[in-house]
Amino acid sequence: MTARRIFGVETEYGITCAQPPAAPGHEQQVITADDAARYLFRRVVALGRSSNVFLRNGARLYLDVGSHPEYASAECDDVHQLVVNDRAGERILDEMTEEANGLLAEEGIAGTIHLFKNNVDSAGNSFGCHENYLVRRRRDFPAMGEALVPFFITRQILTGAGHIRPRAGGGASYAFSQRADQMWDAMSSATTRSRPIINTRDEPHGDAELYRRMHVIVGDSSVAETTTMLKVGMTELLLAVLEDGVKIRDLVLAEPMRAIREISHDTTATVPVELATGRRLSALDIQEEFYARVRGHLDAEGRSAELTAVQRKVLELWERGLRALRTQDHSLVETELDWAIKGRLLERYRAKHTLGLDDPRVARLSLAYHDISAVRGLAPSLVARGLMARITTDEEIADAVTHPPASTRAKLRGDFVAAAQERRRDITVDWVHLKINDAAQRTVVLKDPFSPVDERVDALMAALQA
Ligand SMILES: Nc1ncnc2c1ncn2[C@@H]1O[C@H](COP(=O)(O)OP(=O)(O)OP(=O)(O)O)[C@@H](O)[C@H]1O
Ligand SMILES: [Mg+2]
Repeated sequence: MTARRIFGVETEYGITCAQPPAAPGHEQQVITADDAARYLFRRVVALGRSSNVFLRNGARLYLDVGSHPEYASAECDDVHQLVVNDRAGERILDEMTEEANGLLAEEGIAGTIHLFKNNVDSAGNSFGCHENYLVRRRRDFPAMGEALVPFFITRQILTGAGHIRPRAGGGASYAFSQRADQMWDAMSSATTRSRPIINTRDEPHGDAELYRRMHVIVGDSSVAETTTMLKVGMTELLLAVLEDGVKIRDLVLAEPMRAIREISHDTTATVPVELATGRRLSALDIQEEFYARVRGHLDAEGRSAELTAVQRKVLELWERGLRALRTQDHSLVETELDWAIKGRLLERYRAKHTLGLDDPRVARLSLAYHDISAVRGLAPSLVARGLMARITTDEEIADAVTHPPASTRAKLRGDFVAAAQERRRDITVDWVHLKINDAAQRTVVLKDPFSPVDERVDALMAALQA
């Protein structure tokens, strides 16, 4: 075990409505992405008058005006639990999509709404998958940033979702990450260039004297459970090592924002980038360093034997992913890492039909990889054919759709929301507050994200059920 840590993942989904061409002489109602999102949230809004709600599983579901549906998982304290909760979010949104498609059909509108767990739409707009990690305030966070920025910039060679990138002069090439190019755009105008990759939010959603919430916006959304597991798990282990006081300062990049793009575009992962020290190392070299230092510290402290099963899986996949790149034998991770799973799928399809990477049919297949639909998406059939690994069960996911993680503050919130729904009581909830909207306006502030029990909440629940 490493020190307990809270984490949660926010996923923004891409949304579109595919419509057949209108029959000659017939008008057809066009469903824009905004319209589709409104159909998606119609029942949520009808139930709670708002498109920003907390669910009985502790998560937050919301839609900002004219933007992407977002699901923010409840607070988790274990990587396996987080993967389950992230998948539960997909199921919830998939059910909402099916319902919205039913509404379209009822209204006689031809079209099918699709939700994509990816990071860029057909118009080139980018949307995110943000990771949140609780960090202890007493640690020197800026110093940790010296390790974290190069870590996040190079992590994409393992956890990138794979991206078909149009080339300027025509054609296309495969890149590790969908998000890397967008980060450049988002950041080239910012003054502190590395800041937007990770930041500590003003709202730690907890006791501000003890904790910070590290907000990471640089990652790709992950489809394969094993990729989500690695993305969050390797970060958790690095944070544990840094919080132990280990300093990693010699891997600072000379130009992080340039490196993030170059690394994404170099699928050999071996082209060097420049470090602040003047040394030149590849993304693969840098990740091997991070792996060796994390592993080395845990071994030296005698802690490796105490790691949880999922933490051991994370270390094993981290090492194997690096070996796959070093040996250029992608078969080592071809069922576990998104860029490899998707890359292989696209290669097979192209070979069979003799298509270029820039062919629209290849783009459609690539998009279908991210479609969260249980019927239209590719993931279920890839799993069934042994081409995509899983670490969760359908039962675990079904349970997490309606039940909060039992070991964190999410338990208090989820149970409170469930009780209010059953009693039809009006409440207001956010990450730290639980409030009954009646004359007494009773409110409880939950500053400890680790605690699943609280006597004040017991009293509040009693008041709710009275
Ligand atoms: N103390 C905490 N430390 C780390 N993560 C937390 C903590 N409390 C909550 N979280 C996680 O942080 C995420 C917050 O999601 P939310 O979308 O509300 O984020 P935000 O960044 O505050 O808001 P917005 O997306 O509106 O900018 C959730 O996934 C939640 O589980
Ligand atoms: Mg958010």
